[in-house]
Amino acid sequence: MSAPVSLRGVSQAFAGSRGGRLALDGVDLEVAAGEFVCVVGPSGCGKSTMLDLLAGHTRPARGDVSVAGAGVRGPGPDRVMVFQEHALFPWLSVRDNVAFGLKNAGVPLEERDATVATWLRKVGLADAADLHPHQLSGGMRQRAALARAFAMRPQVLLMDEPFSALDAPSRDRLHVELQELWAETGVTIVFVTHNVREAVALGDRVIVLSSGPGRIIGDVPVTLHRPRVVESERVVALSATVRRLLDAADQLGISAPREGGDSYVTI
Ligand SMILES: Nc1ncnc2c1ncn2[C@@H]1O[C@H](COP(=O)(O)OP(=O)(O)OP(=O)(O)O)[C@@H](O)[C@H]1O
Repeated sequence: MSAPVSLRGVSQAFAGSRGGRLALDGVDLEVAAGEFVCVVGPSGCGKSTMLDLLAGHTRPARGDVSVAGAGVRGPGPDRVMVFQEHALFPWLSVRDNVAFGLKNAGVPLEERDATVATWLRKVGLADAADLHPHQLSGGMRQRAALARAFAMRPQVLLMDEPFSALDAPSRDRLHVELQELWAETGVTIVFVTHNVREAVALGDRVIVLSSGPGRIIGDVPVTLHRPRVVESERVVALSATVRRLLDAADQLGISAPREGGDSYVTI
């Protein structure tokens, strides 16, 4: 139910007004099967670009992207993306939203219904199955998006700031619930956020990217007991360390660190 993820020497460029513009430069990242890795970095540093590459929505300009040892050539059911918003189809009920991917994958009706019911129960939406997205709170919408993602039994879950539009209490609850679902399923998670505390609260490791073009400037293991919450003293303390890495990179104008060089930090 989980797969390792690897980016080796990955660079990505987009056409700009004055020729090609690098969004990611020489990114090397290994994520073990079942690991929960968070990626932080300033706006525009290439976090979503990295997820798009893993999802197979785009191909790298240079380097290799692989999942479970096989090169990523396009989207696949082994990798599911969860976005900040606009994730649900407004014209479908919660139940049908969660069933959507399963139906497309040809899962028979009976099995589909059972899977949908299971995941709606796990995310606390059993009573909201017949509602439509506009009838849900932001937190409920993201719960439905999580149910839809987990119901597909992906090997890798790619999460792009999924909780950043939520109020703090909803976000805090979802942090705990996501950690529980992750522990239960063993799925590999790559979670992108610009919120350092969120990254430390959720991740086994926090990967720190420099401002664009994104390069890895830090790889911070988090060994604190789970489930963690953003307000915990230890999360706050470790977040300050990650914050300092980001600030130092900013002040030094770091844009070209290399592993082993002065600007690459492993804690
Ligand atoms: N399809 C595209 N075409 C052209 N430029 C792009 C495209 N996608 C991303 N970029 C550029 O690549 C850089 C990285 O963008 P990306 O969205 O990956 O950053 P990010 O770290 O996710 O930012 P944010 O935190 O603001 O969401 C930016 O300069 C962005 O403008």
